[in-house]
Amino acid sequence: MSNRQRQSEEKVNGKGAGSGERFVYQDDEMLEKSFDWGQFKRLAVYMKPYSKQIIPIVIVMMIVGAITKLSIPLIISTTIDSSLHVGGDAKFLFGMVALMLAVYIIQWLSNKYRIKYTSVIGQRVIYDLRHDLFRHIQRLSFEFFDKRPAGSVLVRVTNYVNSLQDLFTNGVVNMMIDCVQLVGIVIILLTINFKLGAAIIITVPLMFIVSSQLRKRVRRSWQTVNIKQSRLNAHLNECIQGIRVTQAYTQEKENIRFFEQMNEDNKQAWNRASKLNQSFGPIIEITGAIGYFILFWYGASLIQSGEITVGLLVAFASYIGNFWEPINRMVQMYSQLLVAMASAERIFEFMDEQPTVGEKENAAELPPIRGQVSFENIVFEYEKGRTALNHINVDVQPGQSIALVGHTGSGKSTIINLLCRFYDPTEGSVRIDGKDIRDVKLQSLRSQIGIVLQDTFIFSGTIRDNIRFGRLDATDEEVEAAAKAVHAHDFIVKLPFGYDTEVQERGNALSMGQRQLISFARALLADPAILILDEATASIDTETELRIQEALKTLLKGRTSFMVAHRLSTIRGADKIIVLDHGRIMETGDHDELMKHQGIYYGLIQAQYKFLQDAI
Ligand SMILES: Nc1ncnc2c1ncn2[C@@H]1O[C@H](COP(=O)(O)OP(=O)(O)OP(=O)(O)O)[C@@H](O)[C@H]1O
Repeated sequence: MSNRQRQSEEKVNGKGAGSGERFVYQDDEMLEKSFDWGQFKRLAVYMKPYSKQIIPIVIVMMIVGAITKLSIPLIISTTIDSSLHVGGDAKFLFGMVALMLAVYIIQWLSNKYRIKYTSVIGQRVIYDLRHDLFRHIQRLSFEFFDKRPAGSVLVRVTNYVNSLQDLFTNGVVNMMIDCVQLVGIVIILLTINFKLGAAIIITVPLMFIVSSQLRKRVRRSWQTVNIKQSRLNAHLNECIQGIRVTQAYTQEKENIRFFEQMNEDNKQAWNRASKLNQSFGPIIEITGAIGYFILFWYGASLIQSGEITVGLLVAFASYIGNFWEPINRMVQMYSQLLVAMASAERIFEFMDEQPTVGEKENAAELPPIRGQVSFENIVFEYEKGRTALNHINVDVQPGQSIALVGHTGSGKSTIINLLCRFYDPTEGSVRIDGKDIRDVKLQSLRSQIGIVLQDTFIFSGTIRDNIRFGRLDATDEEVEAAAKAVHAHDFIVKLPFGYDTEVQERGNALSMGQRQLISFARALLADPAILILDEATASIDTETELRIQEALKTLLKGRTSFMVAHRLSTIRGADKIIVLDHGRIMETGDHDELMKHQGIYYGLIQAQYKFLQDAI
């Protein structure tokens, strides 16, 4: 983990620190907020595409479901009062039973279709949200990723989006149903008998007062669960990525210990939250019991005085049963809703991030590059106050090959980063064929630059797919021709399925050198006007490198190229060698000139020569 990452993360209150200092992702703070309508409105925008077709169906189904549910106690009450006594009307009784059956069928159908359509909406909304988030993240600049561990980006696309899934598939609709049901019950209770209704409803505020404190604690505890889970995932991601280093340093036990601690923390947080959540049950049950007590005590006296019938008392009892159920659900949903809003806030926080390397509105297409490149008075800081490049002036003619040399951390890769516009200079400008690269479309710039890095990225897929990544419309013949030109063909055909051999993510089954040959082929296929080789031959053996040098001559022909190399033998033939030190250009010239000058370059060559001699 880099220092930069460490700076953005804090140690977790000594927890898990133990003997080996460990860091956990801390960027997700507890959000102490009440319900945030702003986030809700932004989320609601995702439902808009369905507002004309599916949502009206859901609303109709919801209303039908609520009406049918609410009508059943009334039917029962009417049946009791009119037919369930000596000499009762059998025909009427039969009619009421048939009606009840019909109502149940309608209720079942409306619920069935409501659930079906809400889950359709839920899935689509989550799909759209995840799609937008991923698209957005793809566009963000290097600076964004510098500040965040990959794991924490990952959990936003997975965990946080998932935590909204429930909200969209059931949550919102269920809450609306509960609201409709509650309002309906209140109206019916007050209409049937105002005094008895009011006496029962009076217990609701009592319950809210008692549970409001608990509600806050429940909310906080679910947030904690969310945060712990995200950290666990972020940590897991890093552990898997770094498994080789872990095993090489035999740190498995320590890793397991640390993971278990996080896992245990997570479990405890979940237990706490779930226990608190469960304590809502008794509160509601007690309030429910008070309601029933009032009903039977006060209701009985109303029956005795002839104000209500037995049927109505039964209806009341049934409504009270239906009354606490939605309240119970809503209280629980509310805390989940708050957690979902917190997730939404974090998702939108990413969505609101703008690429620091943006495209101007009137950005023009960069015409086919001739290859003239100039760095004009470049000053660059990754972080304020730490200068990585200082007053860099370089002028490169089309077709020239430029080598960047210097000690580690001297700024070589930073020059490349600015040329590809992964970052914008703090001062000065980079021009290609006289055009400031900030004024052109990013796609038109980067598509004309080929880059081969030391840490080549191989995607999961076949070898052929990986080479074709350079130019998606290349034919199989072109892919193979590119592989042949960089001497990759020989090893590829020896693989079990040749070009169709599947390689896993990062090309784990390939050697570093083989991965690099693939990325050479990828770059050649892309046929870029400017080619960048950043430590590209570092992992290739000397024999292959000699062959690659030959291939490179073809590869570099007619292109402006930039090479970063610690192995100085590879850059001997460069047209211009730029020697950097602490972000400044110290020397410029070709190999012979710089050797004559006997400065830093000469010193580096001498040191490498001595190293090789000592090795022999
Ligand atoms: N993403 C980053 N955020 C902050 N500082 C950075 C970042 N990348 C590089 N630096 C700093 O900028 C300076 C120049 O780094 P750069 O990677 O250009 O060096 P380099 O010459 O390519 O080194 P090497 O030969 O080791 O690859 C270093 O001090 C480095 O710590």
